[in-house]
Amino acid sequence: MSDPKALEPTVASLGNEDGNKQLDTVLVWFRRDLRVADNPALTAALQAAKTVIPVYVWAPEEEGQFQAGRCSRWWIHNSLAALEKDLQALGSRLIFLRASESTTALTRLLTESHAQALFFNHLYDPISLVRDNEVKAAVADLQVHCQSFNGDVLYEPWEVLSDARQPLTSFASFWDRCMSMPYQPPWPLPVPSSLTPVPDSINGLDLAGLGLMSSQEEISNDQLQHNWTAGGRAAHLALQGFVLDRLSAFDIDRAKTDRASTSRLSPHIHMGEISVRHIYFVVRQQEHAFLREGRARGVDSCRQFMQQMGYREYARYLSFHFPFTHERSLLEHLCFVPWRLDQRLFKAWRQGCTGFPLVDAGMRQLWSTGWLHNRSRVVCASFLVKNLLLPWQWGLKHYWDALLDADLECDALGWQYCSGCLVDAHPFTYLMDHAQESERFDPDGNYVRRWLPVLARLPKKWIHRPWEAPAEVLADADVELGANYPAPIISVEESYHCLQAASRAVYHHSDWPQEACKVPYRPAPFPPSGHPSHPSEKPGLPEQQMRAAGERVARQAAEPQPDHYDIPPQPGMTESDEEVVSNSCYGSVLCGSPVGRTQSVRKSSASVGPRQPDVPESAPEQRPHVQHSTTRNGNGHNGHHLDRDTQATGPQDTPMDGTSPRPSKRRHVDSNQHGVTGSDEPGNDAEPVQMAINARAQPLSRPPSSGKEAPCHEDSKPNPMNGASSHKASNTDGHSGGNLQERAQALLNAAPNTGHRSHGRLTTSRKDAERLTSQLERFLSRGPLADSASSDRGVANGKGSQAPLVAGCEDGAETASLGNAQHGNPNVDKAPACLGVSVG
Ligand SMILES: Cc1cc2nc3c(=O)[nH]c(=O)nc-3n(C[C@H](O)[C@H](O)[C@H](O)COP(=O)(O)OP(=O)(O)OC[C@H]3O[C@@H](n4cnc5c(N)ncnc54)[C@H](O)[C@@H]3O)c2cc1C
Repeated sequence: MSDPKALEPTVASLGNEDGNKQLDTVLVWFRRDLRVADNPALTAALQAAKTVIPVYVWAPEEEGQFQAGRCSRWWIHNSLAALEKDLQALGSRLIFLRASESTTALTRLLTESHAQALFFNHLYDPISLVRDNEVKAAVADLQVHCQSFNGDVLYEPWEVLSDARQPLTSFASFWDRCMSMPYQPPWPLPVPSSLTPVPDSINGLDLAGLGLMSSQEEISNDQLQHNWTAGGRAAHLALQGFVLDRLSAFDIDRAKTDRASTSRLSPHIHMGEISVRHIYFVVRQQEHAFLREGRARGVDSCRQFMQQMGYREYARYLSFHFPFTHERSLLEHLCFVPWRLDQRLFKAWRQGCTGFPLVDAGMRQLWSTGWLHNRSRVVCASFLVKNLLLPWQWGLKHYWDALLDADLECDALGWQYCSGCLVDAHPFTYLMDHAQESERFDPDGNYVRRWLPVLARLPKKWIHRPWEAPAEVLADADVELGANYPAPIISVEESYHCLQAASRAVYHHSDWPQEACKVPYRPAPFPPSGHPSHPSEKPGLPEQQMRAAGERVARQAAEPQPDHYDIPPQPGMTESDEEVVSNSCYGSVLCGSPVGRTQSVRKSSASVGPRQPDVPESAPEQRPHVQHSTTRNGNGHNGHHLDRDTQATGPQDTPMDGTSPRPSKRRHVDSNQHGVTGSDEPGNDAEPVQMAINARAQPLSRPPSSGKEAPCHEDSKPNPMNGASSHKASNTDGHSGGNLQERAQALLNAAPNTGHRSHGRLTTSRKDAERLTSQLERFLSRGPLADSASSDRGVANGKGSQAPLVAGCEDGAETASLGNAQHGNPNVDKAPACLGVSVG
């Protein structure tokens, strides 16, 4: 056996293709690189060793709360099956191991196989960064060589830096830099011609033994089977089909949700079945072909598509340099958002029962298929954060659990983007007009009809805003708002006011680090060392950088976190759950126990409700007014000034939305990041926080008001978003209304952890008020939601019944085509009975 210490940490020195191999046996650890083509770790192992042992370790416990959901597991299972076949075709086989810790499993296999080296490709999420460091340390203890390679991104995160050698903090600057690097990404490596057989003495489980799929999930997975084929071959075919059919029109079509407009490569890319370098070179070649043919649109489309791939690169880049992106706002002051923490609203969102057709269609598609068009992801995410004011981390976790392509870095980037937590995203105060979005991206309503068959007979004029449809139109289409399709659970006005109040609370928070807006992201604790002219000229640099990143994450996780980094507790979390279900992925990985960083999440915040943010004592006008700087979006267009001037035209969409960069009429909450400049509605400026509280405290049947007339009880310590305090306010506002309302209020208040009355939206007319009252009457007469306690632990938490949130969700509603909605992941709620409210 060679002395591993004598080995240089470069592939070249470990052997060459002429058969001059220095090592006998090398393990190749497959993770999210399930391919044989362009797999740097596999190729390096082949060059270095006579025998290569491919191994896959399934250790979901290591991922803490980010264990793969049902759809993800289905994909991994099938992807592994495809890889197994590919390896068998090359003369090898894949060793499957099931363990609670990868380190233990790998060190055991290294010892058993007498392997002299372990090779794998880099991953950049914080869990992997830390785990990979542990593996390297454990392997070094065995006197075995360990080396990792770039198989996941075009350029390593430490290669793309500003002139000052700092990480870049906007997508535009990052992508500009990538596209003007002095060297191209490495050319994809070929498929090996053959592999040596794995010795018979080395054995693992068979694929089924990993337990990735359970028999209960078979029916749910049927639909996945019909729509998707996992594996390297399928990935290459999908790319080919996309390049031939759809790439040339990608620049315009990609925004359309009502047809297959994008590549749908994300699950393939996520599991590394096809390499990004391969995609890059195929698309570049196509771009040159379009150039030669003078097809400008084709050229634009290729660039747009590469830019989409660039977002994925950027997600990894951010995760590497700022390894808390999945749990903490990158714009630090947004850690102070006083989230609403209303589990019933969260439930309505998850079930697609919000009353906003585009959102509901998206959420039902997600439940049913595990996949969503980027535009729908943005729309649904933005509704959760901006309209419902629920913490984006909840949404991230739900997407994570439900998506087929669940990818921590991309998921975090998407949610941070939708929540305004990035410098080049729409600001936090930006409210989307969902009905208008719907008309724009689904002009004929086909997407909505597909996923909400109950609305199928509505004319396209009303399908995006059924609540505005005349009664006879609704009757003709058999739509009964509040019965077979929910009325909006929140009005745009209420969302607007609450968002306004929340942004004021954020910007006036006493603990707010004043620099947080100016220096948007926390500077990297230690800057990456030098910019290599080319990675291969600095052997060992990748190892150093990855190790340093892992150590940085571990150090940060061990540091006590400021209070304002508290993560809103997951819905349904009891105090004892909290010990197990950490909101931080650091929990299980970094601190060696499932509690981990959860200890820094205060008990009170987890079990009682949100922290009480300070509501500003002083009038906003007294605060210094600082003009929010202009940002640039990913397309190089100027972003939005949060002042009155831009409200007229609305902001430019950014490409991350999946939209064309043209202005849309959307609504801005009229506050800038430090003060308030104005409002659409006269008189809103004076007492915004108060106004939002009042709006929520109004009795349900009262006519609309400017919100100023019902001052909140002084003792209530008003926090507009806080369940406890708004509850208190509503009890003391002196406008408790009639019996029905009292009963409704009592019912709603009885629900755990709630403070928002889902039906307590700002009414705009007497008619509205009457409709609302009759909805309340109807659900009061029907009693508690059938599925509240048993099937949705996120809401009822097993603590008894509660009032139905959405009138269309009552027990007994016929179910439509969502039979596949059950997720097997223990982290995911069971498919709610009322998913099938669509009784067309
Ligand atoms: C809230 C939210 C959550 C998201 N969660 C995920 C996730 O868990 N996993 C995931 O792969 N993508 C995620 N995305 C990004 C994006 O929605 C999907 O990658 C895209 O819809 C996949 O469809 P496609 O393969 O047809 O994309 P295409 O438009 O054909 O793009 C090609 C590839 O580029 C990458 N890409 C495209 N858009 C983005 C983007 N905005 N951010 C990062 N990468 C991108 C993907 O790898 C994609 O497969 C999320 C976006 C949002 C707004």
